[in-house]
Amino acid sequence: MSIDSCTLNMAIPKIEKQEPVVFDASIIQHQNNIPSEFIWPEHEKPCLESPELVIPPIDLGSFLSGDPSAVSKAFQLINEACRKHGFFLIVNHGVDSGLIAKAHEYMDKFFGLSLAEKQRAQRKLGEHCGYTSSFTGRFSSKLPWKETLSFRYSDDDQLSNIVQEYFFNVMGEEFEDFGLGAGREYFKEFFKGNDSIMRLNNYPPCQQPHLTLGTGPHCDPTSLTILHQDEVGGLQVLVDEKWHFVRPDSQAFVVNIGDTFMALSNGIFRSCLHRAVVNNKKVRKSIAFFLCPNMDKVVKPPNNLIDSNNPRLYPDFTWSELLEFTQTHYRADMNTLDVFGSWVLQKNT
Ligand SMILES: C=C1C[C@]23C[C@H]1CC[C@H]2[C@]1(C)CCC[C@@](C)(C(=O)O)[C@H]1[C@@H]3C(=O)O
Ligand SMILES: O=C(O)CCC(=O)C(=O)O
Ligand SMILES: [Fe+2]
Repeated sequence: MSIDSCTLNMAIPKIEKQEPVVFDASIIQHQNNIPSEFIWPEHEKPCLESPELVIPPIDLGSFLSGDPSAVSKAFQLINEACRKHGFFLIVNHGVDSGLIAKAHEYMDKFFGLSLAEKQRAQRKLGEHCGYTSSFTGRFSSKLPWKETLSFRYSDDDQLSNIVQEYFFNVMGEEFEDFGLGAGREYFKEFFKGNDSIMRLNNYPPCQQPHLTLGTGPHCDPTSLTILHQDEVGGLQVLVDEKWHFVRPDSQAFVVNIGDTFMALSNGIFRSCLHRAVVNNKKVRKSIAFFLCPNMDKVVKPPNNLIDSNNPRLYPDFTWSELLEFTQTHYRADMNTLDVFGSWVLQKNT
């Protein structure tokens, strides 16, 4: 008997439609017992005493200076990191610290609004942009202890005002200033006209931080993530099968490989497994830029990465298919790329 007919023949219990729990950061951060929807299963509960990962940051300044030995050192470190765990830190990146401080200031302004005000930018089900207070309504268990605001960013000339326009349209004139303005040929070409995502994460304090997670363990389905975390700390990466804190450094960006890049490199660069834990004292913020190709770009590795010893690991796909998969079929986690690969193959047969 197939699962469908079996399910159909069973007496279907009447399911009381439950109202989703409300995640109002200003209230829930003081609650002594957190709602069960936010409690993660035993094997996924965080370890808040994890060791710190000590890795040398890549100095982009000396890299850009063109000094051949600095350049080859940086290449070597990036290459090793991308093959081993898929993440590295960059310093002297040239992004003005005043601009980063301004971004954090705007985030405080937005997340400090009342829930009703923030919900003017409410993200709709199936869409990847907008405001979400946790994912109440989208998921019903293992809810993340965070609120997020995501919006599109593109380098397409025709979309140069996309961030300002978004804020003007959803939040009004007062928020127009919110936008921050601003391998080689194969990859340069690949990301031309990229349709990327900026995401602001706000993690309120939690009175039972050992029971929940700010962001569950996952690999970003996107290509490359550039993240700035504030001074509070909470980002953890899995290295050598152990969770390690990435110590916050306001001068540094954390860069990590995502699933799309892993597919693009035919598995040579590893998508980084990471998560974010919360604490009972301080609100924590992070700003993520998720580099994504143009929606219709076909994700396939360059020919020189494929031969009889290195066969294709993933089928061709477009970023729009993978994005849709994560928004309507599968909650992104550490297995997204493999599950998606099988799904694409099945869909195409
Ligand atoms: C395309 C995306 C989906 C998520 C936001 C961006 C890149 C990372 C994904 C995410 C953060 C991975 C963990 C689960 C998730 C649901 C989350 O906790 O936010 C993911 C995002 C999402 O689907 O909204
Ligand atoms: O907040 C963090 O440090 C990590 C957030 C994250 O992994 C994400 O938004 O994809
Ligand atoms: Fe992530």
